Amino acid sequence: MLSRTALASRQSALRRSSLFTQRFASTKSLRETLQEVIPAKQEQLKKLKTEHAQAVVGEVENIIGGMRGLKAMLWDASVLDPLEGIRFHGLSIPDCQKVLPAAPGGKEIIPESMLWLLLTGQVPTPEQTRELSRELAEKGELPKFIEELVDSFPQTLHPMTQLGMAVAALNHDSSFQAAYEKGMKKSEYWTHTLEDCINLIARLPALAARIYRNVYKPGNPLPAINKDLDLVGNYSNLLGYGDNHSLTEYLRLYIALHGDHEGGNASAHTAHLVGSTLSDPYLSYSAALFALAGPLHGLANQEVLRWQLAMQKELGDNVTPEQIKDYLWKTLKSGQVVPGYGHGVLRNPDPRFIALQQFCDGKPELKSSPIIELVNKTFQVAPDVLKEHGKTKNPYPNVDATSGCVLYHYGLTEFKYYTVIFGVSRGNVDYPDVILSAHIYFDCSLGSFDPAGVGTRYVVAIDVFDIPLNDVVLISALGMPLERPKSLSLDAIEKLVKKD
Ligand SMILES: CC(=O)SCCNC(=O)CCNC(=O)[C@H](O)C(C)(C)COP(=O)(O)OP(=O)(O)OC[C@H]1O[C@@H](n2cnc3c(N)ncnc32)[C@H](O)[C@@H]1OP(=O)(O)O
Ligand SMILES: O=C([O-])CC(=O)C(=O)O
Repeated sequence: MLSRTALASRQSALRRSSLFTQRFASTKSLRETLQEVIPAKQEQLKKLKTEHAQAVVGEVENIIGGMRGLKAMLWDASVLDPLEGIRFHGLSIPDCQKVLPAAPGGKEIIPESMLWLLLTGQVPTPEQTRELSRELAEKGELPKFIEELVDSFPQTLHPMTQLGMAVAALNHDSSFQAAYEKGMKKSEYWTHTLEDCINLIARLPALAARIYRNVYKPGNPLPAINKDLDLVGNYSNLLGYGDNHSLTEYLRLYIALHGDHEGGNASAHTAHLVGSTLSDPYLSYSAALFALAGPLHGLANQEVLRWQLAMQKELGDNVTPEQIKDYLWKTLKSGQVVPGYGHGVLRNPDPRFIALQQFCDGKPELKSSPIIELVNKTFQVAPDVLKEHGKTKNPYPNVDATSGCVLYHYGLTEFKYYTVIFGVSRGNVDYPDVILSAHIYFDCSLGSFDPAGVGTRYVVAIDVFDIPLNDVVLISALGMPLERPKSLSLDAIEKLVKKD
């Protein structure tokens, strides 16, 4: 007889396998698929609001702790479990690796298939993925004024600053903004948003590669976009690594996996907030890129490499676990964080880190690479040191602990560029979803003070909308309110706490 746990796990596997088959979409295009999916989502939302508008979904125990654990956003595409990691519409990373189409001749997930899954909740067929790749390639050229803008930046300007500025300027051609000026109806928001997102994603390889060329390889020619290649195939080609199949495959996996990490991470949340003001997708994504550019968030991948290389320089080859331990303590005692370790939500090694490590395990050249070896050795030692240090709630590696080191091994050694690749990823899969969600859904916001609570506890209810419910449904079949939570001064918090 099966134990309860084994039974539950078998049932869940069965459910998932039937989900896979149900989720394989038809021959429809992305737009046609969304035309079907969105009304069902609207209906689901409407029902939720009608039947459960007063439901309490959580409490806030303190508001000076970075809002950890506060359930305050709707985000449909992915959910992050502290122990298990991310699931995209219910699919774990290994699930996605099994079912999401790869590029012709490749094995790794491509961002186009992840984008399709995140937007529609369905697994695309290889043909649907190819069709999307082709559309992106056809729209991939940069407008002349953007090329001139990027070429005018000083080489010393950080690549992330360049990317954010150029993405913002792309809103010159925003379909959403133009339609808004003409008085578009709320029910039309999502179609213009989708057009902007597709155009933006399509242009990211040429934009990000131009920044790379200008900063690191000035004078090198940039090849034309190949209409038969997938998005990352073109990106790799434009960066000058198109002949390196392993690096191109790694970039496909990297960019597919980095796209979405539920809604509360700093970059996604920024896009969500900015998008809620009906700023167009270019501006929302540009804002998000500047959140990603911080060292506690996306810039950590650059910092990891800097840190690991400094360790390598100081300790030389054949380092022992003892030496790494001492180096970790030196970092911690100097008051710095260990980059690539810890997480705001995760309490286990990040499954994205594991997936990238597995990629390395499958490549003999990576297995024996000194920098990857150092990452592995650090992983053996760091969790115990961080546990002993006793501060971080999560002593395990996050995705940034390894992502840049593989790029470094393959010769893409300019580590100030690494967060741009992360940024391209967030654009590929996250922001379209953010913006679409923003226009499809509603938000939860801080509700009334719970007098029975302890300290600065707040009841989070889903009845606090800026606009009356019926109005939301009527005037914005696809709308959500401007995001605007309440803030409190220190004095006000003290007053609340002391009242208890
Ligand atoms: C894609 C991504 O964004 S993944 C994250 C990438 N960032 C990094 O790798 C940078 C290193 N890590 C960190 O700084 C943190 O772990 C964060 C920012 C990711 C999460 O921060 P938090 O949720 O506040 O972590 P946590 O609650 O565990 O922090 C508690 C204490 O441990 C410290 N701590 C957390 N992680 C680390 C670390 N890797 N090294 C040293 N100290 C750490 C915090 O600075 C904090 O110290 P304080 O009490 O003196 O302020
Ligand atoms: O979830 C987070 O807070 C940070 C993170 O790993 C990501 O955004 O990919």
